Amino acid sequence: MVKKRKFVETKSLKSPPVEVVIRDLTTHPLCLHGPTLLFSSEKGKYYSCSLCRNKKDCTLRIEEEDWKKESVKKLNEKYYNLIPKIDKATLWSNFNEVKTQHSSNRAYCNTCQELYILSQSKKHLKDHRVITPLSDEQLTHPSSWLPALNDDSVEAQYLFTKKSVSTVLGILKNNKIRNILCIGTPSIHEAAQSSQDFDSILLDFDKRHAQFNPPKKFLWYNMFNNYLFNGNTDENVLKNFIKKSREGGICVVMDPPFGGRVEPLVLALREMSDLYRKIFEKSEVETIPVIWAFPYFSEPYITNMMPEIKMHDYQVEYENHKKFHNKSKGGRKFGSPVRFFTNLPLFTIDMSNDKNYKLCDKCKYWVSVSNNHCNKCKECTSKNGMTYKHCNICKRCVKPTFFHCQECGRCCQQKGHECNVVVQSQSCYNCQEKGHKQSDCPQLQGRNKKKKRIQA
Ligand SMILES: C[S@@+](CC[C@H](N)C(=O)[O-])C[C@H]1O[C@@H](n2cnc3c(N)ncnc32)[C@H](O)[C@@H]1O
Ligand SMILES: [Zn+2]
Ligand SMILES: [Zn+2]
Ligand SMILES: [Zn+2]
Ligand SMILES: [Zn+2]
Ligand SMILES: [Zn+2]
Ligand SMILES: [Zn+2]
Repeated sequence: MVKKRKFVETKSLKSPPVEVVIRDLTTHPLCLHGPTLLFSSEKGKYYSCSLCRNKKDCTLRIEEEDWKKESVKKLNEKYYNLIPKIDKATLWSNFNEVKTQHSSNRAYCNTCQELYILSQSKKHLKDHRVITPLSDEQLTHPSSWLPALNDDSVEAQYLFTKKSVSTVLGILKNNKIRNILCIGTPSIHEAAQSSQDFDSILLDFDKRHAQFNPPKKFLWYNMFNNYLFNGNTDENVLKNFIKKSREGGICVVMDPPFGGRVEPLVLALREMSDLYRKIFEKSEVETIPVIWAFPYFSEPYITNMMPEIKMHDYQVEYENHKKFHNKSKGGRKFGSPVRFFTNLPLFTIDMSNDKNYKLCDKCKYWVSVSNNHCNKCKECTSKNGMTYKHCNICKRCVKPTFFHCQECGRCCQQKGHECNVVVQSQSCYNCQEKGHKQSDCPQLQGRNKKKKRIQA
């Protein structure tokens, strides 16, 4: 007799799954953050903000059916004029004026988000948070002292440690790449700008960077809809930067907010790749070189949509994220969950001077010392920093906290295991549906790579 499975509600599953429909966004309604995304839920399809994960921050929502109405389209046209732009030339000339001053006369008001000459402005009142003096080094490395915007539902700014920055630059050097398209990676941009070996351009939603960069070095950008706020002017800057990389190669280095959805990021990478191919007349299949920092548990989503991208075992460390520090510094027990996903050869991520890594002579790239090469799976199987063990019945490696349950006929999390209970939060990695795992996902049987569901 086949036993019926019970489903257990868990607190961690906040809302039913919502799917992002991946397609060209140019015909979509606009909000203040550029073109919206089309979401599909059990209740139907609707357009909503690409950027604000907390819908209170951007309330626009248009049902798919309503978008066919002329009156709704007309109403949405106002956004053409409402979407903000920045006057980068003025900001840059302000920067140069401030720079002529002695460091003690340079100031940044965090309340007004403004760089200014201390002796020339009275508008920054006592209760404003003013940062002064500002050294030359600080002017060229604003991300090291600008207060981080830690709103996890918008910017989610977490900075790489110096070691992570130098690991990225090392990978690029090993690949003989000199030009970096920094998407949401100001610390890589700043390191590249002060190095002889690299050139870079920063694409970020944090427009404070426009106050510290020449107009051609910072593009105000939303990576969730691949939208440049300053329009054609900045599109040309981007094209010219890519064109210039004919000599010295190019790589996207991107570090999106961790709660961000994979589908729109993949779409942005595909559109970037289209541009790259058009400029260099490359083959249809070629994806722009990329190093993408993202949590290891996103691996199934990323590699399903972009099989050319592989996850490396290096644990990316962050300065201001307690949990994402190295374990030796009292962070998360098994280190940072963030990894690099890349289409560059994995062996070019050289960890030879870090004792936390070893060279796997079978995989032929550096892996965490705690990762074991499984001769049955034919790979170093750990994803999360623990040493995985092979289950001969499931024919795969599993976390050490799993055991093979005869009753359930598969490996299950040991803690709190109840036979034949499928915990909702442990539902399929790919489609979030209850009752099956990713390996049995019906969506992946007939692999529709363009349209996927991911965690809500
Ligand atoms: C997790 S932090 C990465 C910072 C990086 N580790 C560094 O050290 O330079 C996320 C970055 O993406 C930017 N960001 C957040 N949402 C964005 C969006 N929708 N489009 C572009 N950039 C965004 C943030 O301002 C921030 O710089
Ligand atoms: Zn919006
Ligand atoms: Zn002020
Ligand atoms: Zn191996
Ligand atoms: Zn194995
Ligand atoms: Zn098993
Ligand atoms: Zn069981």
